[in-house]
Amino acid sequence: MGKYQLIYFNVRGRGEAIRTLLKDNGIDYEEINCGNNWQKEWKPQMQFGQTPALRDNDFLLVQSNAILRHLARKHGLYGDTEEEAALIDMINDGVEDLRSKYVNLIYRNYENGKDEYIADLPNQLQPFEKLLSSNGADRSGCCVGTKCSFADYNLSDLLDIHVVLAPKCLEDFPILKAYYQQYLARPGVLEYRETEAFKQRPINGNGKQ
Ligand SMILES: N[C@@H](CCC(=O)N[C@@H](CSC(=S)NCCc1ccccc1)C(=O)NCC(=O)O)C(=O)O
Repeated sequence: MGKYQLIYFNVRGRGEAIRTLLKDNGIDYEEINCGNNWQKEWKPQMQFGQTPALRDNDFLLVQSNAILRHLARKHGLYGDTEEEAALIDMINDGVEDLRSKYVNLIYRNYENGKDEYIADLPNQLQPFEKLLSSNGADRSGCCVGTKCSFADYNLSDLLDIHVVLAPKCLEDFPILKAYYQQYLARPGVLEYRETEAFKQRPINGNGKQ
């Protein structure tokens, strides 16, 4: 099998959970920055005219959550039972809901919407605090069961970008805070976050965070 290729812009955005999953699990991949010739060379190749995309040999997959699920199925990151897989899907869909709100704030309403978004953030984080409190995620670092899943990389990246936007946003959520610290302490995550590639990469494409 050839190496995976991750085709995305040089931003964290919808690619960072994928990158961190690959790095933390020792899965080799090639990073392709499509920003240089996006409109003419890359956009036409993409099924929805968007990126990120994962090339798996001759297989080209777009949609960030489909990419996460594809890698999870191939690399044992989708729980141990059907129920666990369903809960992982549920949490990942909840992550997508909040990520979509965040993307809208960053790209369409930052100046006028930031204060209101941050004021409402506790309401958005509370469901995750409650979900993770039921299975010891603060100690295991896993949102479902006892093995990390693709949803952990997506949820942890979501928490990461919100801690940048609102540094105190986890102060009233001890489970989420401990879970996030567990993620940051994972050897593979720690090593990746110390690389220049990670440190120099902007969170979003418009310089807002
Ligand atoms: N549902 C998709 C969404 C993918 C997506 O929005 N990709 C953006 C980049 S990722 C992202 S979060 N972009 C932020 C919003 C944005 C959209 C379009 C241009 C610039 C910024 C993109 O390809 N933009 C270029 C284009 O559409 O021509 C997914 O989850 O992968």
